[in-house]
Amino acid sequence: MTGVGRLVVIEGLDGAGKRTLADGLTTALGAKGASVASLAFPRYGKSVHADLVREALHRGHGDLADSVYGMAMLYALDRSGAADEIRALRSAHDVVLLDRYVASNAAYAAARLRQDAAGEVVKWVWELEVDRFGLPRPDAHLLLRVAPAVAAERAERRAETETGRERDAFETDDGLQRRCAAVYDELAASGWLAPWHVLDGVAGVDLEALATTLLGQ
Ligand SMILES: Nc1ncnc2c1ncn2[C@@H]1O[C@H](COP(=O)(O)OP(=O)(O)O)[C@@H](O)[C@H]1O
Ligand SMILES: Cc1cn([C@H]2C[C@H](O)[C@@H](COP(=O)(O)OP(=O)(O)O)O2)c(=O)[nH]c1=O
Repeated sequence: MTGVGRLVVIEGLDGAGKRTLADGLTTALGAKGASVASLAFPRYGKSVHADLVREALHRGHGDLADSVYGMAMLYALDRSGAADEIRALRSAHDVVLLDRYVASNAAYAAARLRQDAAGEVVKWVWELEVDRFGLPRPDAHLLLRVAPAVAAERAERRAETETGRERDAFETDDGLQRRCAAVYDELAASGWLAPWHVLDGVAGVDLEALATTLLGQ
């Protein structure tokens, strides 16, 4: 198989199981003869903007972490620096899996603002990242849906067992995670930026069937 170059984005709450799904899907797609590349955002350790995000989430940096538009800009700049890499991966692989992408910015920024300001920031994220930064539009989103309490429990367990995975200011904000889950549902229902497949992250995902769907799409 060559030249398909599907851009498939995995979205969901912190601790939903996105990285685990990316690993499983890589194996399932590989078993079907597809070559798969993956990239996770923020690109901690690989981009100055991502490292500034991590520092802000863990250490504050004055009021930077409180600035919804400021933080969204840093995430967007991190992705903008990866645009060429995404295009190169796409031309060399059948599927490029992205663990978080533009929709993460829309979901988290909207969840952090009052409801009457949420629509505006979602629109701004699209205009900034797609129209101005020229980031490629994905072919599909996979929304890994789990109840916020389940995601929090998984993130907590992961933080206890893995070094360097301490929970950050967003992850430990239960209200934010609940609002974020609601925004994700709205983005999926409206087909924001690309079609969305909603997956039940508790019942478990049929990886073989999902791989077939993604390659056939
Ligand atoms: N389907 C699942 N059932 C139970 N635990 C899971 C499942 N998927 C992932 N986990 C566990 O939950 C934690 C968070 O998963 P991870 O893939 O790192 O989430 P994310 O990338 O969405 O933050 C990890 O410890 C992982 O082993
Ligand atoms: C990629 C991205 C993440 N985020 C948020 C979601 C998470 O709460 C936080 C960190 O991302 P996360 O995926 O949790 O990184 P890691 O699991 O490696 O710590 O940033 C945005 O608000 N906008 C974005 O564009």
